Amino acid sequence: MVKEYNPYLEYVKDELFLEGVSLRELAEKYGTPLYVYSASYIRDRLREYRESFPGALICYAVKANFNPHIVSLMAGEGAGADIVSGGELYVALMAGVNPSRIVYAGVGKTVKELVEAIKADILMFNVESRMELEILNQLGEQLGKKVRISIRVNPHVDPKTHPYIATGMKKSKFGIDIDRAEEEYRYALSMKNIQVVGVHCHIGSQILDTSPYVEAVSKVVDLYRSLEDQGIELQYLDIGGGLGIKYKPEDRALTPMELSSALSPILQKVKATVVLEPGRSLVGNAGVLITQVQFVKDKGEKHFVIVDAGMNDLIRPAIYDAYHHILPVVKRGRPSIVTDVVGPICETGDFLAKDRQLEEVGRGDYLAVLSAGAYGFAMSSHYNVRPRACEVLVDRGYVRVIREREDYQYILSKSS
Ligand SMILES: Cc1ncc(COP(=O)(O)O)c(C=O)c1O
Ligand SMILES: N[C@@H](CCCC[NH3+])C(=O)O
Repeated sequence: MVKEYNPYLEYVKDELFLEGVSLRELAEKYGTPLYVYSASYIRDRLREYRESFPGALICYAVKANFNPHIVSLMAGEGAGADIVSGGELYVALMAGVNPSRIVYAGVGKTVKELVEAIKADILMFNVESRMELEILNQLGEQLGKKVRISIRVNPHVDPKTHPYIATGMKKSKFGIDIDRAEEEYRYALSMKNIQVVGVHCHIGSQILDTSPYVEAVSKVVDLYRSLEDQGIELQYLDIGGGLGIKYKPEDRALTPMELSSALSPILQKVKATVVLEPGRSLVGNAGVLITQVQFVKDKGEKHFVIVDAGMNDLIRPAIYDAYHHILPVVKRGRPSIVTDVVGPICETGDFLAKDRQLEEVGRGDYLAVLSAGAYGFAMSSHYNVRPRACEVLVDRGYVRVIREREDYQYILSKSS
């Protein structure tokens, strides 16, 4: 069953290994909480995207996991980057992503960020408002550049995911309403320092079904063709990211091949280069979070396993009530119990699992929290003055620390 999450994850004699490396040994050596990622898994997923969408530009969504070594691994495999901040641009460039493969979305880009990206000569800005378009035109003039843009359209499609990660619905802050897009294209075309190159949409994240994509991409292709009829030719059709992964044992990930098959009748109608922006589906199940049991507490009505990873390390359960599968790093064959797995933070929302059936554990045991490679470390914080975790990359038996564990001095280093 563990292999369904990641084929490189397996129990060998009751001990959990990732790409041939014992997770118990890594935890003993580097301490916990510890993020461990599998490089081969990431390469395999990228290959799957390339094979499913030949000729497409795959721009890894850096927000899912911004570790420069991870981004560099993607760049080495030819991926571009989807960024949403100046910080992500900095990471992408530092990691060796070719600027001609960087796309930049986000509703609130600052002038500083826009200037940095114009100077870097990225492929295109996915513009989310008329005001952003105007500012970009002004900055282009000041910098003596023509700025390449796509319009991020909001196609009003329900992606059937958690409401906090649905981005293409009528009331969401993202993009420009698709009904008003043609007007915005005409406006953009009238601007001296803007070069219109594409159209973009991203309807949400952790989507497990092709139908919202079919609905959204059909609307976007209708727009593309209508613009084409008016003599406006777009070179890029960016359909965003969002493919869902396996979190619960009963989940089935949406594969790039399934998406490609569902979209191919629609995409056949366009000459533009397809752009994809996957994040979670490339790194989510590449990673596990290893945590150590501190205490076990039985309150009669409720049983708690208290571990050293908190909501500051993995916030997804707290903010989305997200499910992450949890396994013992060493199976001891004890009877199972029903328990909450909670962290040390002073918040009732600080939990990793609720009412979870788990093999009974004791102080010092290690647990592996699965599907933690995306939006795990990337969303971690210093809450309660907790140094952020160490990150390790395993690659065909080799182990590399790709981010050292922080300490208290590091947290306070800007507070002198
Ligand atoms: C514009 C944009 N592109 C791509 C992504 C990546 O999404 P996912 O990690 O679900 O593939 C996101 C995040 O939802 C996003 O906001
Ligand atoms: N942070 C979210 C995904 C957000 C996607 C960003 N648009 C998650 O953990 O699922």
